[in-house]
Amino acid sequence: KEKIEFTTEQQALMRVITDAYNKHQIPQDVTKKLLQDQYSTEENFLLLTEMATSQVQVLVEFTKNIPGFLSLDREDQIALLKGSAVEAMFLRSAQALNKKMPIGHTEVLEERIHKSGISEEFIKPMFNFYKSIGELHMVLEEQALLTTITILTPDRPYVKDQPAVERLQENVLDLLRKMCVLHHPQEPQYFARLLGRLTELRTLSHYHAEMLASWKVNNHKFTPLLCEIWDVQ
Ligand SMILES: Cc1cc(Cl)ccc1OCc1nc2ccc(F)cc2n1[C@H](C(=O)NC1CCCCC1)C1CCCCC1
Repeated sequence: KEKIEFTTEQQALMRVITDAYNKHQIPQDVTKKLLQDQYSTEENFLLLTEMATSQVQVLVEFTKNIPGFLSLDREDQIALLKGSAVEAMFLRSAQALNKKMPIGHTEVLEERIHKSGISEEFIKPMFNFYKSIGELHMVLEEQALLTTITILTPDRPYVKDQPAVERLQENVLDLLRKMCVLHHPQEPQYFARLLGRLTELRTLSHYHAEMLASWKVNNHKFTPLLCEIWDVQ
């Protein structure tokens, strides 16, 4: 049984990222709201744009707490945020759906998402992703580190100093690898499976503009922040 040792730096990094992740949880009211009532496709689209807008603001606050992020070139910080915001949203959606809920709530939630106005062709890949995240039974620290690794992806468009981002990401990858051995000692491939989800996440996120454009509503209205992040309008 491999003895897992964390350096003092890694312990500090874990605490900072977990605290930031907890602090910047978007209010779980999206699940509560969806469970409360069945909405029209217009109301659902509005709910998505509201949730997504607040999620981007939360994401910006979260990244400020990633050690080293604010020392990156300013334009690279923007490029990393722009490049990861949609993936972070789907990751957050997956975590919201896979949260422990009273009996029958998850089924209602899934039903409401199926009927929300998202066009059928995207429902399957989206739920496949949510299921594949759910099967991992990630602990909170792993969720926080996975989100951080997604943000610190060096090969996003327009990133100039990729090595600087790589160095930050490597520290977080090292830490995640150890956390995976610690929390899933019986599954030596767990860390690799976790990183494999990032590939699925990137693929799903490629469709986000089409998913929005094909939402069954007459006019697709976005906030200025979402126009920036979502390549729409
Ligand atoms: C993230 C995303 C991007 C695109 Cl393009 C299309 C769709 C989408 O989310 C689908 C989606 N998967 C979900 C799983 C669980 C859940 F509770 C809500 C979920 N949502 C949407 C949502 O509110 N997501 C937000 C979650 C918090 C972080 C910001 C995003 C609701 C909007 C209301 C109509 C039912 C879907």
